[in-house]
Amino acid sequence: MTTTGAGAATPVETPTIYKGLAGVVVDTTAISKVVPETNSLTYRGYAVQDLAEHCSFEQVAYLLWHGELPTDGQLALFTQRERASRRLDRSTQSVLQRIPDNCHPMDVVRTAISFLGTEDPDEELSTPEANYDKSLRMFAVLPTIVAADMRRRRGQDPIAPHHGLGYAENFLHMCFGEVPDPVIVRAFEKSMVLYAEHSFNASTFAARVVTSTQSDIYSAVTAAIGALKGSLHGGANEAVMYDMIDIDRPDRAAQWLNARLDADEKIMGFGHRVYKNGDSRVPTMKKALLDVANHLGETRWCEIYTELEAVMDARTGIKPNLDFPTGPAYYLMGFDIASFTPIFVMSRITGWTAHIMEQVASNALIRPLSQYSGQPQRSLTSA
Ligand SMILES: CC(=O)SCCNC(=O)CCNC(=O)[C@H](O)C(C)(C)COP(=O)(O)OP(=O)(O)OC[C@H]1O[C@@H](n2cnc3c(N)ncnc32)[C@H](O)[C@@H]1OP(=O)(O)O
Ligand SMILES: O=C([O-])CC(=O)C(=O)O
Repeated sequence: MTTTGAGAATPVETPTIYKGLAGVVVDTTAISKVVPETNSLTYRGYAVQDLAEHCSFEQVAYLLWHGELPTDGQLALFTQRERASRRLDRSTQSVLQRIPDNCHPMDVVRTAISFLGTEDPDEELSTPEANYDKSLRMFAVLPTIVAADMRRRRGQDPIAPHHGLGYAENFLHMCFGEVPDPVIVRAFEKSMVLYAEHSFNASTFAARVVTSTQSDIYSAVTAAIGALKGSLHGGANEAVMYDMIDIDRPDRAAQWLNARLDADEKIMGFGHRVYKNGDSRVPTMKKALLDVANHLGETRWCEIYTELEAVMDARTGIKPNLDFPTGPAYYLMGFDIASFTPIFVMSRITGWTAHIMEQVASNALIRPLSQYSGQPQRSLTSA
């Protein structure tokens, strides 16, 4: 479009502005594909629903990083390395113990990753091998950090990683001192698979922006954690549960929701930048939530879920996103609400680092343009 600015001698191009980069395709990726029209999400070509049903989280992490599912031998080697890297060293432990426990647990996770970077003598090294090693280390140690922080806030001592347990069982054991029923373990593991990767979402894009300047992987992950913390992104899984607790009873849900919509408030856990007709991951996670609720005989949150979903759909047509079923599922599993988004980090570290490695392999500095909307140029002497 061409306009003539006031007083301008020549025509000025007015660029189209894509606020929030909505609808803008900024690069290619071979890691995952989101097709909102068909409600489909694939990781490296595999449907996420199939991966959640049939694969362990370790297999999915391997797939995201390597592009292929592991053979039995590759998986054995991979899990061996993961299990050997779970422990937190003393210096990281002592840094984390000094963080005030009234801060948000996402601040702890962000600080921990940043500190891991300071301890890595090869922090700046970004060869594929070095970045893979660092990714695997962050993947392995994050559950230890999240579980220890949750227990510290409860006044409990940390529980050391159990090398005989798989990823999901080990995390639950470090949180609660026991491995829960397989129904809970599988539901938790499915949430890990579903949260792992989602193309150019805000936190992944933040990681890619940092990587594009040739900064290090810890800096990129630290930025991604900061982006995920916000309630329009990963922070929504916590907000959903605080809202459900506020609602308290299914018969209060409709009135609660209508009052929020009348006040023009956003309802957490609903809506999505890409999916406009429902999030591809929700049916799988909703089923996992129902499995947990039925197993525990506690259906109140599912009833509130159903009410909110129906009233929201009738009034706005806006559907739940993945954070909506995951919030109550994590609550029923026994996690503290403030740890829900750090648990999301434990999963998304796989997607973030896959994208960081992809960005390194085919880098271009990410630097969009803006249209200036401030004061016209003026002279200091006339002020
Ligand atoms: C894993 C994840 O990160 S999933 C996302 C988690 N985030 C949330 O659940 C937070 C709540 N949801 C939202 O705020 C939004 O749906 C977002 C940020 C996720 C996506 O939003 P965008 O693509 O930018 O759409 P936008 O916010 O412009 O919404 C479009 C319209 O739908 C409305 N809308 C979208 N989501 C919601 C919602 N959750 N509650 C109420 N209205 C909503 C907006 O008010 C807007 O209406 P308008 O056109 O009349 O102004
Ligand atoms: O894709 C997005 O914008 C947000 C999301 O669902 C995710 O990161 O999983």
